[in-house]
Amino acid sequence: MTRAEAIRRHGRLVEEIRKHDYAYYVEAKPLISDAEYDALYDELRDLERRYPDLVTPDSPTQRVGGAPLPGFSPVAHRVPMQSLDNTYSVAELFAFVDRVERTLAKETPSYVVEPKIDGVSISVVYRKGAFVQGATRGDGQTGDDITANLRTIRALPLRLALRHPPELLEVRGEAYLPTKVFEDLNKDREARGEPLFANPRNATAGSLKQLDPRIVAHRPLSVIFYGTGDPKGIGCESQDRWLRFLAEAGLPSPSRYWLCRDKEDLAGAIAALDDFRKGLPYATDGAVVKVNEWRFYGLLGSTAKAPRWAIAYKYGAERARTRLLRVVFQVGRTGVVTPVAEMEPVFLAGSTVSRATLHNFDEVRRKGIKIGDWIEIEKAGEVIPAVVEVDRSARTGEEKEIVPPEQCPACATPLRWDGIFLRCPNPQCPGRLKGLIRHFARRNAMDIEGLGESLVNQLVDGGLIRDVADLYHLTLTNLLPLERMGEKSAANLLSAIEGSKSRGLARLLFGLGILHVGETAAEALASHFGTIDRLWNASPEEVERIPSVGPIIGQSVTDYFRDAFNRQRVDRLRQAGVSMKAKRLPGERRILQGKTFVITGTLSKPREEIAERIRESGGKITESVSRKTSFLVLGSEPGSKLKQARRLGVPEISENELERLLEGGTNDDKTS
Ligand SMILES: NC(=O)c1ccc[n+]([C@@H]2O[C@H](COP(=O)([O-])OP(=O)(O)OC[C@H]3O[C@@H](n4cnc5c(N)ncnc54)[C@H](O)[C@@H]3O)[C@@H](O)[C@H]2O)c1
Ligand SMILES: [Zn+2]
Repeated sequence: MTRAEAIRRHGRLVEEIRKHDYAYYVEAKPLISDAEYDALYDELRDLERRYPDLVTPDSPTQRVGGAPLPGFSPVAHRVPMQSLDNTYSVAELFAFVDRVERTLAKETPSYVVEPKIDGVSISVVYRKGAFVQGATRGDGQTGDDITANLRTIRALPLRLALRHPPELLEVRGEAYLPTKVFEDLNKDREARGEPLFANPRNATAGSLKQLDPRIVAHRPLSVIFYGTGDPKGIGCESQDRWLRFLAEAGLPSPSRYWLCRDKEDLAGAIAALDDFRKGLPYATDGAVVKVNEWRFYGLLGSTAKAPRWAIAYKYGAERARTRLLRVVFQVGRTGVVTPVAEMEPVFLAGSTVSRATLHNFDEVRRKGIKIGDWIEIEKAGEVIPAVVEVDRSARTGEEKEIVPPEQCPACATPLRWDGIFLRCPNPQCPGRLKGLIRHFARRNAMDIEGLGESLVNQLVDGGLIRDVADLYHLTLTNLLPLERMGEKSAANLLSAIEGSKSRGLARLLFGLGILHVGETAAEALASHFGTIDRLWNASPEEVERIPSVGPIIGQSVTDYFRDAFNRQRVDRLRQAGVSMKAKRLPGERRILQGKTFVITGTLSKPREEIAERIRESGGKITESVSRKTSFLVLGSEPGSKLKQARRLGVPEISENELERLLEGGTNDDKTS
C-alpha cells in the first residue's frame, strides 16, 4: 500500500467507524455486527501502527465511543470513564502480561479475572451512604445524568449497608437487562413488527435513553458494580478487596472472580469463566483481566482510550446444536433466492432462534447440509445466526438433499442461475419488491422509521404498494385498517415517508438497490454526477472511470438505467417529490472547506449531529483549541476550552451563527 492509499483508506475507516459509533452509542441501533465492527477497528489500529503520523486526537482509536445525549443534563466525570483494550486471542493476552511485567520490572503483580458484563457503563455516587447521582459514560469525559432512571432499578441500593459510610463514594459498573427480560422484550417487538435489539447491551442503552423514568421502570433493568472512579483515598489497595468491599456495602458485584498469579492461572480462569458465565442471569461477552494491586496503576498508566492495567478477552461467537427441520426460500431485492433453515428452536446467545441463513446453494453444497441434519449454528453479534457445521456422525440415512427450487417462491417465474446465485428475473416480483422496500427504508438509505417487515408484507400483499414510489402516495385511510396500526403510528410513518424525500442522491442511489452499488459507490456516483439525469445518460466507460466504482459497478449502473421499468420507477419517484440531486454538487467548493471547529458546552442537538453537519460542509472538528482553530462553537455551560479560545483570540460563535454559516451566510470575514 502506498502512503497515499494509506491516507485514503485511513480517512474512509475513520468515517465509517464514526458512523457506526454514532449508530451504536447514541442511537443504540447498530448497523453492523460487533465482529464486523471490531474488524474495521483492528484495521484502523494496524494502519495507525504502520503510519503513526496519521493518528489524530479525534481518531476512534484515541477516544471512547459515545456522546452525551440531548435531553439529559451533562455530568462531568471526576476521573474519565475509559474503555478497555480487547483481544480474541490468548497469545495477545499473554503479550499483555509480558508488557505489564516488563513495565513493573522488579515488582510482581497478581491479576483478577472478572466476567465482562454486556451492559452499559455507569457511574454512581453515594454521599454519606445515600445514592445521589448516576451517570452514563458518554464520551468518557462527560456523560448523561440518569439519576431518575437509575432510581427505578430495584437492585440499586439507595443506601449503602455500611455503619460508617464515607463522605463520598463513586462506584462504577454496568446497567444491564437480564437475559430473560431481553428475550421477552425482543419477542414482544417482533410481534409488533418493531425492529429487534441486536443484543442486550443495545436494549439496555435504548432503555436508559428514555427520558421518561416511568418507561424505564417497565423494563426491569439491573446493575452490577466492579470499579471505582478514583482509587485514591478510599482505603482499599487491590481489586479483589474492592470486590469484597462492594459486596459488604450491599452493592451487587460479580458473584465469582478469579485471583491469578501467572499465565497458567489466567488461562485456567478464562476457561473456567467461559463455563461459569453460561449460568449467569446476564449476558457476558468476555473476561476482564485486571492487575490486582492498585498501587501499580499509576505506573502502568493509560492510553487516551483505555487503561494499560486491564484488558478484555472476548470469547468467540456462541454456538448451539439443533436440528434442521426444513428449508424455505426467500427472495431478496435483487431477486437472489436465499435458502433459509428452519430449525428446532434453540437458545443461543441470549435468545431463542428458529431460523438461520444458509447464505447460498454453493455454501449448502460445500458444507453438505441436508434436511434432518444435526447442525451447529453461530451468532456473532447479529440477530440472524448462520449454520456453520453439520454433524455427519449423527446421520441416520433419512436426511434429504436441499434441492434448489425451479420457480420463484413469490411469483412462480422460472429462476435463473447467475454464478453461485439463483435469481428471480421478474422485475415486478412481489418478493423482490418487499426486499427492495425494506432496503429502501433502511437507516443508511432513505431512513423511513416504522416500516418493519410485517408492515411491508401487508402493504405489498394487500396491493397497496406495487412499487417503491407508491410509498409516497399512502394516506391515513390506507394505513389505519392495517394490523397493529394506530392513529399515532400511522401519522408517524407518513411523516417519516415525507422526510425521506430530501435525503439526497447518494442515499437514493443506495436505496434503489442497484446491483453491486453499496454506500460508498453511491456516494461516489452522486458526487461525480450531481443529478440523476446526468448519471442516467452516462456511458459505462464514463461511470467506471470514477475512483471506487470500476467496471462491474459501471456496467450494472448503466444496465439499470437502460431498463424501461427502472426508468419508470425513477420517474415516479421524481414525480412524488423525491430529491434527485446530490447534497454536494460536483466540483462545488464546500462552504466550510479549510476551517477548523471546536465545540464546547451543551447545544440544542447532540454534539455529534452538529459535528457531522460541519464535516459535511467540508469543515474539520478537533478536540482542543489551538491557534489553527477557526471558530469555537459555544454552547451553554462551556468548559475550559472557552478560556483557551479567549487566550488565543479564537472567534466564538453561537449555534445560530453556525447555522447561518452553514447556510452560506456572512461571518466569513472573521477567518483569516
Ligand atoms: N456494531 C457496531 O456498530 C459497534 C459500534 C461501536 C462499538 N461496538 C462494540 O462495542 C465495543 C466497544 O465498546 P466499548 O468501548 O464500550 O468497549 P468494550 O465493551 O469492549 O469494553 C469496555 C467496557 O466494558 C465494560 N465492562 C463490563 N464488565 C467489566 C468489568 N468487569 N470490568 C471493567 N469493565 C467492564 C465497561 O463498561 C467498559 O466501559 C467494540 O469492541 C464493538 O464490539 C459495536
Ligand atoms: Zn419472483
